[in-house]
Amino acid sequence: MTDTLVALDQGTTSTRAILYDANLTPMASAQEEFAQHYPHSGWVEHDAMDLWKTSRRCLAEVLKDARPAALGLTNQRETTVVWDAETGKPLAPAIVWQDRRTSEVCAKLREEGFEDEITSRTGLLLDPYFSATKLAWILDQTEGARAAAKSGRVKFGTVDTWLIWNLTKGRVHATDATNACRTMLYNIHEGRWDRTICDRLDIPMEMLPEVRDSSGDFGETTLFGAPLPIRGVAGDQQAATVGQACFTPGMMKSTYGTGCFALLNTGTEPIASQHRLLTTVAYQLNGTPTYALEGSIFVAGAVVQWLRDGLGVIENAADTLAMAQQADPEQQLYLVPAFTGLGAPWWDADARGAIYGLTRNTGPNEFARAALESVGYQTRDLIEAMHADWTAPQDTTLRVDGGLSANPFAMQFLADILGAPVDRPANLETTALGAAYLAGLATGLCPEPEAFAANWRAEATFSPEMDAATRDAKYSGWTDAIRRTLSA
Ligand SMILES: Nc1ncnc2c1ncn2[C@@H]1O[C@H](COP(=O)(O)OP(=O)(O)O)[C@@H](O)[C@H]1O
Ligand SMILES: O=P(O)(O)OC[C@H](O)CO
Repeated sequence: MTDTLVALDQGTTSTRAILYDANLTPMASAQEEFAQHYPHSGWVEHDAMDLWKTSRRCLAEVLKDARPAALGLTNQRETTVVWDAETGKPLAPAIVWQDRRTSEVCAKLREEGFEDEITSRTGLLLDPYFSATKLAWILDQTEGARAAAKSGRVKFGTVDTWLIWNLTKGRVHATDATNACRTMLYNIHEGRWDRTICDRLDIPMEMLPEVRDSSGDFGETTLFGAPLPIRGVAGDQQAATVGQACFTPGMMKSTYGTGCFALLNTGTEPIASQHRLLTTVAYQLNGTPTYALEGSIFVAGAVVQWLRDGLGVIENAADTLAMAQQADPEQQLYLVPAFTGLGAPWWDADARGAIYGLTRNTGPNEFARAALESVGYQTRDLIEAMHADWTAPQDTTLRVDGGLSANPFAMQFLADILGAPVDRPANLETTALGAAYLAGLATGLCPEPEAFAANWRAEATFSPEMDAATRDAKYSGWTDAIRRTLSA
């Protein structure tokens, strides 16, 4: 059957492959978790071979009896891999997006006044989150790496590039614009690698991959029998934006997994944020980038994991629903989950988590409710910043996905605190869906974006029920909690 598509979603904690029919209905899937390595405080590493081996095994599993028309690839973003093109071996462990080891390098560059230069060229903030300083760190640690990179022997890639290299047995060294724009080395206005930044960080441009459209030709793999063309590539949050059919300026999606990433489509002109959001490429089709404003929150579903693994007050994430519903309405507890600092729009790496409003009656139910509410409050912070940066041509409803969006209490509170409706599709795996669609678009199996968007359906809509005075009072309490939590 060649009217099927396969998506590979290489995420932070697991790798998934999903087979779709021509209508993009999932038919089969495989998933594998892999080890997280924390060698020092603030460091997070993956074995790049684990990323490749789990990808290969998951694909092999779903491709046992299928011969899809194309493969779409999506991936955890910013995570940095450097490898020897002759041996195929990584030079060092992959440095994961969450890794903070280069915060001093970033602080030094900021003192030297380089941040404005970075932001105006890349749309990003100067932060260890992005690939550039991670790549410089690996080059600094490995003797001879810079010379080998100049000669073309040593290559750099985000996870997509590393997987494409392996899938094509070293024939293709490429990425797409949505992944390139997260490296802090890519000029989003010119659509190419930025020489000024590469020179400043002493990164040989010879080691950087070719940047292509998100839907197009990335070679083919012959590792699973008949040749399988790779025709779609996008970073996972951008793929979810595509999977949620946010193709019109003003449309927005928010994905609630471990963290939360909200992307607002702003059209074909990049909008420079005045409120510490990121300007990012949402997708690039036929050589034209469409941009988004992005807000990244590091702790969303992870606060629920903390209730389970840190506090031990729940057994399963879903337990939070009944507990939050039973929480004492008289108590107003605020939980600011700054476990690893605060992301957008605060970008405070030194802030740490805090709880406000404890009384003698506070128990696990109130903690569960505060944890779910923290996700809504943080989303409102992002959306306030987005509205302050840019006026959308029309109002659209926020589309949500990701594991935590399954929780109706959290989604109702989100609608209440935003004072705006929230739409949730039936298929919460929008990331893989977006990757499959990009591949299907390139092969002609899937319709153009307008027709794909017309087929998008909400399975549930959450409408605001909270009165304005309560909403304002609650949000003002949160704003106060944030003010008291910020480190400076
Ligand atoms: N019913 C639920 N209620 C609250 N949180 C949930 C629920 N189901 C899953 N989660 C949270 O969602 C996260 C998993 O979502 P997922 O999209 O699989 O994340 P990731 O791709 O980042 O691993 C976990 O942090 C988990 O705690
Ligand atoms: O792998 P996820 O779903 O946690 O997403 C990670 C993001 O791409 C990081 O920017």
